[in-house]
Amino acid sequence: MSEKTLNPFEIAQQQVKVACDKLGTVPAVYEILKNPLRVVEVAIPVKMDDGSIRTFIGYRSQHNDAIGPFKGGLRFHQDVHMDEVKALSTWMTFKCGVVGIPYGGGKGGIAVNPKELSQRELERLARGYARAIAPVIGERKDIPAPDVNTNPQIMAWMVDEYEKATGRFEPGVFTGKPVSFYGSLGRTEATGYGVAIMARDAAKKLNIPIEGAKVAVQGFGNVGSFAALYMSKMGAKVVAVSDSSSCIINKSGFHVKSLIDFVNKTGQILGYDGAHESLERDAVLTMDVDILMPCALENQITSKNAHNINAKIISEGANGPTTPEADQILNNKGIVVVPDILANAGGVTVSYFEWVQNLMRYSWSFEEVQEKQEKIMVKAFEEIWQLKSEHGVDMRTAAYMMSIKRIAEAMKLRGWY
Ligand SMILES: NC(=O)C1=CN([C@@H]2O[C@H](COP(=O)(O)OP(=O)(O)OC[C@H]3O[C@@H](n4cnc5c(N)ncnc54)[C@H](OP(=O)(O)O)[C@@H]3O)[C@@H](O)[C@H]2O)C=CC1
Ligand SMILES: O=C(O)CCC(=O)C(=O)O
Repeated sequence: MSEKTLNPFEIAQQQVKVACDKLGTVPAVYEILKNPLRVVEVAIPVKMDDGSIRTFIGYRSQHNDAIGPFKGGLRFHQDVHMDEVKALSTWMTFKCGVVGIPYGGGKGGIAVNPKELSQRELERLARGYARAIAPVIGERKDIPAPDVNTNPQIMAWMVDEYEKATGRFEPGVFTGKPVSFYGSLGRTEATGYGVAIMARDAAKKLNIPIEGAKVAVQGFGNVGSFAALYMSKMGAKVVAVSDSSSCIINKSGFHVKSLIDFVNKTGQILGYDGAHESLERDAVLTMDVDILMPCALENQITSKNAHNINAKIISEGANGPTTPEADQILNNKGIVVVPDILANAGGVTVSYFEWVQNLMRYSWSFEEVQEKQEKIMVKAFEEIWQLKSEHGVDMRTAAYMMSIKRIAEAMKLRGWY
């Protein structure tokens, strides 16, 4: 595959193939894992505020359910396409396998720029999508959650619509819901918290003190903002952050909480008065820092810019931010990459806790949730670090190897090969 295409699904297939070959699995394992088991495309006609009708295209990809129900987020973005959703669902299968939670992988999305919709149009679109996919999802079948440009309110609308469509009370059919509506404490923070814990543990391995470590964060949405917040709580200095329009710098370290408050009010980082300088958006990737956290979209670190990356550690908050060609360059430079399927697994881990609480009609404290999340992620990190050393591979390949082994065993026991 040429890097020119940067097709995320081809990249996901390549990552799985490399790890299957390294493990020496029988050909049937890759043969099953190379494609999602089911991909659904839906057309969603929405009545716009001016009375016109616009039809949006949505997808749900269900990659593998050998270990448990399909699980994974929903993305609302103008660039969503079928291969992107297929890639994201593939990564979900291996992410759940890495942290050992009882799910397979799924992912969905709608090709829409939600910034162009009113709140009422957004609600009608979300409800239309939930109705359209209601036949293929369910608390024990496929459980969606938030991803780019979706949030707890959207999950609540979707639960409501799904329950109307099916006539069943089933709050566990979506996770990432508002805390006051069957959500879990700690879910909003979970992905960014995990990205920070993984950066901390990688820094420990490399003897880099976290106190005073310089950090750059690409993307300042749910994942990026909490990753930055927890890094600063650990004593690191967040010196650069970006969003879809710019990159801002503070060489002595941002006051992250006040930056988050500013973004919540204005919707962007530009204009924040605690910044010393603003640069073009992608400058964030090549800053002179100890830790880089790509927390935006796929294909951000490629063969074009990997040579210029100066960080010692990359903790991937986004899914698929690094291409295989870039991975090789980073490895040759000695940069430790904590791969997406481990670094950002905190979100789905706490979604699992939310689902368990929903099924049991129970609610855990914030501290209990974070403690359980940290325990699971630290254990997975240590296992992968050990595998990496034993097999002389990078962390990404080690993570896939660990996960594929678990999924292959479940598929074997089910008699799929
Ligand atoms: N939410 C979750 O729990 C999980 C999310 N992820 C992954 O993390 C990533 C971010 O998701 P999430 O934080 O939820 O999404 P959000 O929608 O909350 O935030 C996305 C952020 O990325 C910014 N952004 C978009 N394009 C670019 C770009 N080209 N360069 C720099 N910044 C950009 C957005 O800027 P702007 O506001 O200007 O549009 C925004 O700050 C995605 O890859 C997602 O799949 C992974 C695991 C779980
Ligand atoms: O919380 C979840 O179920 C999934 C989150 C997600 O979409 C992801 O990890 O990429």
